[in-house]
Amino acid sequence: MAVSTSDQLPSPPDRPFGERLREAMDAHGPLCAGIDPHAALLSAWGLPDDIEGLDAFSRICVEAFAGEVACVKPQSAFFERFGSAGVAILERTLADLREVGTLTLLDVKRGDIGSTMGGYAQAYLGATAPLRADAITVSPYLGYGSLRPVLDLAAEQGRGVFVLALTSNPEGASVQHARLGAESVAGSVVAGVTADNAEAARAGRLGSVGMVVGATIGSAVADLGLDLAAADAPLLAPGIGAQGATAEDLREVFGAALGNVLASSSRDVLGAGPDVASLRERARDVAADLRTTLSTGGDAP
Ligand SMILES: O=C(O)c1cc(=O)[nH]c(=O)n1[C@@H]1O[C@H](COP(=O)(O)O)[C@@H](O)[C@H]1O
Repeated sequence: MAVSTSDQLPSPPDRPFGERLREAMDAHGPLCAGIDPHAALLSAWGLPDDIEGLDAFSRICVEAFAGEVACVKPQSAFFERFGSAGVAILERTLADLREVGTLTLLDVKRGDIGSTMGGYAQAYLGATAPLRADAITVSPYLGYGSLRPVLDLAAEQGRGVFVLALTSNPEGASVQHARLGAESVAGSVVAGVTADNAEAARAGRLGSVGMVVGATIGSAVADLGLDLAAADAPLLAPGIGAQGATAEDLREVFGAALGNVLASSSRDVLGAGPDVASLRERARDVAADLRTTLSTGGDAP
């Protein structure tokens, strides 16, 4: 595990998250491999549903994914269910991936009043935060502006933020498609992200403020009249595999923004474990399939 002391401060990433993510997607394909230690998966891997099982599961995932995929997304919930011992394993998992230079996206979906968001920013994006990741997921339903402390610290630290826009679950539409006058709730998120990425866009770079747009949402982007490509944002697309979407579905969902998609898959890839080689092979195959589908399916902005 990486050790940090006050006279040996870890240096922040040397380049913005969007730039580092683009490079990683070019090198490994547009897959974000999820680490979601569900009780059912631990059981399928022949592991106990306890802290030892969680420890073994996480080590296998790190061994299989490190240096192989563009990004790894640990789902905090499945670590938190074991209390502080589970969080310690999450901390070590993030450190192990950081050490080999594989990008981490910590899925915590935080959303609170601005002053509290400052606390979450320090918890996950601060230079010396034990749980620091290259990026985190956040929820904008206390208002996009409440995310400002997280957006500011991420920018300062060369880290990224993925804001929920159109989630993969069927219940999401009842909130996200709702209109505030002419604009949909999702549209207001797209507008906020577009503004926050404007400087990167002017420099011809992928921005560091991303959005979460599910692979399962069909024609919603078009129906709501959203221009995702203009946001120059990394677009995290969960829903491939266990939730029923396929790489092909990404074409309809993303259209001209396909070049900025980072598709995420957890259970579908993890089902290939616990053998490290099989798990690695499955991640490579899914990434290769995604690369082919995404590079032929639309016009990268
Ligand atoms: O932010 C996310 O990653 C996310 C957003 C969303 O809209 N839908 C969604 O499924 N997710 C997460 O993506 C993962 C999906 O897991 P699988 O369905 O097993 O691939 C879980 O960790 C979810 O919490």
